Amino acid sequence: MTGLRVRHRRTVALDGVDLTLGRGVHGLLGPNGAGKTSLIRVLATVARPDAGRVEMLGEDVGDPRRRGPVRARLGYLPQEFGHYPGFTVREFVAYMAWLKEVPAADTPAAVARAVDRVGLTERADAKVRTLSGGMVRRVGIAQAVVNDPEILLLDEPTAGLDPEQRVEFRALLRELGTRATVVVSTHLVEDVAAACTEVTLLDGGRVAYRGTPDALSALGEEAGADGVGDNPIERGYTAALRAHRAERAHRAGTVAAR
Ligand SMILES: Nc1ncnc2c1ncn2[C@@H]1O[C@H](COP(=O)(O)OP(=O)(O)OP(=O)(O)O)[C@@H](O)[C@H]1O
Repeated sequence: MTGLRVRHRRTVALDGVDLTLGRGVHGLLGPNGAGKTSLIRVLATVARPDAGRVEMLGEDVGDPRRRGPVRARLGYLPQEFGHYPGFTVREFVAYMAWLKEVPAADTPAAVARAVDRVGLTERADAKVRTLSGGMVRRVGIAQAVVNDPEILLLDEPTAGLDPEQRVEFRALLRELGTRATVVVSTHLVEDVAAACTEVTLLDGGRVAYRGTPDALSALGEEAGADGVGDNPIERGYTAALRAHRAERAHRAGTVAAR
């Protein structure tokens, strides 16, 4: 994507973002309001940018005719995910498979596999309304992966998952990232350290940092005891944010002084 700009009324949510995302697991980090959800919604083709160009799977998704074919090859877990509480887990995931144009003959196996991947096989015939919040989140992950997407977009997938599920989910992410482009927004820096091949840190609608989790940890090591955070990657996160903010303030100062 190049020059991506998204506004919500007077708020600029994304301010000229250029990013190229290849195969692997991309962690999207950033403080509240940084623009993570706005970015994921554009990639999911549910929101349109005010400016910029987004190309996915070789298609320009600014062209409405090209969006349909791309959508069938996407998986998306929104932050607020609307499900159908009267459906069973299996019915709901099958319905999403149908929306994604998974061939009818393949659907039962695809649904069983997706439900198994999130550890819900035993609850497959339970109504979604009877599940706990964390289990509903897992149903959301199952529907996102049911079509074996080439691009998988997950907005805070680990929110509400218990520690055991989080560990399993990270393993699933690593596996999916070997074949697909996976974008995961999270507030849990440890998710990034454990599952991501690359980190993109957003701040104020701009890319503040890009690199590997190891490079971000190294930045935290450099910050040493002065850094804020309980481990190197958390210290790297705060160091990268501070450096980005200092640079922006410096630029603003330079412009003001002219
Ligand atoms: N529907 C909306 N109407 C007005 N402003 C909005 C709307 N959605 C987002 N914003 C604003 O756009 C900016 C970016 O929001 P966004 O939800 O993309 O951030 P985020 O990084 O996902 O935040 P969080 O970590 O809190 O989920 C924020 O300033 C937010 O207040």
